Amino acid sequence: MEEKITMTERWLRKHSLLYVGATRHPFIRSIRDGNIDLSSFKTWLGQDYIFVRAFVPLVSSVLTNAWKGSDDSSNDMEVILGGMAALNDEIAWFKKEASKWDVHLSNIVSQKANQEYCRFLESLMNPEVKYTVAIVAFWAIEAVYQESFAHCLEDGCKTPAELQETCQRWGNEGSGLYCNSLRKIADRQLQKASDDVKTKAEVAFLRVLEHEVDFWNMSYGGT
Ligand SMILES: Cc1ncc(CO)c(N)n1
Repeated sequence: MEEKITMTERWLRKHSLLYVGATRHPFIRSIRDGNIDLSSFKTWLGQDYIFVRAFVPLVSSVLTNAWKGSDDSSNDMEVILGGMAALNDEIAWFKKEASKWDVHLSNIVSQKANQEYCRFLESLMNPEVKYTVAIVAFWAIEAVYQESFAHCLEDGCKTPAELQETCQRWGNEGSGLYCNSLRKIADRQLQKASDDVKTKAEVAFLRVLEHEVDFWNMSYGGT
């Protein structure tokens, strides 16, 4: 008998090499192994602050679409609103963390990989992009961070004490549950999607993974 698997599960298996590349990147491994170059961490911190600010309008647009959507998306709104609230917190956390590391957020210039990722986020806000495609991308964006940082919290990791809080922020259990909720929404939407929308969603999933790898590469390169 053929095994029944969800669409996201199918994609995670099909694109596992790229997924592992995004979630077990050398930048993440260096946090986990305790040999991270702190200038890389500071670069990441400043660039991710810019990214998160650009992420808010996308989440807002997905939220609007959930509200406009069909009856089975009424719970989606609450999940997405929860994500939005977390982003509000996150922006405050970035400011606090930046001052701790003596990173001046107002002087930071967005680097190429970041600009390209933000441009991709903006493209997902285009009115012709289906809710299904946007929610798949949204799930993937959150899932990569969740899995990456959870990896730095596993037993036996040598994650430096001063980076524990960062890893907790994305890698904690609640964050894992939130990602699962997003994934369920994505799979429910994909189940009723046309082949064309499914293909577009798979492409968006792949784009997210590629942008995530580029984003880690940019940070890993330092300054
Ligand atoms: C680059 C990047 N991807 C995903 C997240 C998840 O919030 C983030 N903060 N930054």
